[in-house]
Amino acid sequence: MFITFEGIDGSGKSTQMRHLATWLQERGQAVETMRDPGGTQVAEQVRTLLLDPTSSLDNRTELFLFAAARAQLVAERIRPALQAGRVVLCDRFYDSTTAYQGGGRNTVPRAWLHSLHEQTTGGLMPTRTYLIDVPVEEAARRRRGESDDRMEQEAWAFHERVRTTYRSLAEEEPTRVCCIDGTQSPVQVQGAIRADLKAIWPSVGAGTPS
Ligand SMILES: Nc1ncnc2c1ncn2[C@@H]1O[C@H](COP(=O)(O)OP(=O)(O)O)[C@@H](O)[C@H]1O
Ligand SMILES: Cc1cn([C@H]2C[C@H](O)[C@@H](COP(=O)(O)OP(=O)(O)O)O2)c(=O)[nH]c1=O
Repeated sequence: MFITFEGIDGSGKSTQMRHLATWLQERGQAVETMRDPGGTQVAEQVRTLLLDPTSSLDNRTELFLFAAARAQLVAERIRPALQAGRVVLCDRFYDSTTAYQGGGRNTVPRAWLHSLHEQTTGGLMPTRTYLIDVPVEEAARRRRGESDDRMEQEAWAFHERVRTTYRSLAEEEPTRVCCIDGTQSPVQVQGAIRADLKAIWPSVGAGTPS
């Protein structure tokens, strides 16, 4: 089972991935957690380059670096873990490219992104994606107490486009993308995720905590 967590920066993805990993491990599941970009030595080096504020990357350079990091993560970690029967939880995946490089930057058409994903990962997609949806201002507050007047107007509009793109993904792919109201408390978000997972994977819900 391949499960991903998506949402704008500061929406609560990492928090929920950690909680779900613990919940699954308590029920006897072998779980591997990872993040995109990152998760392997090479992919983490690419991540450092991507997230370095002094890297003045062209939009296409950025896109190809995200795709390269993901290709390595899929080949080196995700596919082997899935073939070994482990549950893979990943903090972000291809949907982030659609939302950020597609909707946010509007660099290239969606079909082009999809083709790049096919070429670099064989088109691997998660079984289930949890989209933790929060308003931009709420995510900004959570990130580091940034209030809305500190975020540049341009960054604000960018994150609004990212959020809108994520929400349209949930509408286009309701059997894969589960949109969860991230403005609830962490415990309530956790409960919504567990309820959804039990519905699509009844045996995991039946497992008793060890
Ligand atoms: N449901 C929530 N309500 C309020 N704060 C939250 C919630 N979920 C996470 N947070 C807090 O918001 C911040 C960002 O959470 P994090 O999980 O790192 O988000 P992301 O991985 O999406 O950037 C952290 O300080 C975290 O404790
Ligand atoms: C995976 C991925 C991430 N990103 C962006 C989203 C984030 O701003 C950044 C990844 O950093 P991350 O640590 O995921 O940010 P946060 O924890 O705040 O959500 O890279 C893309 O633009 N495209 C992608 O394909």
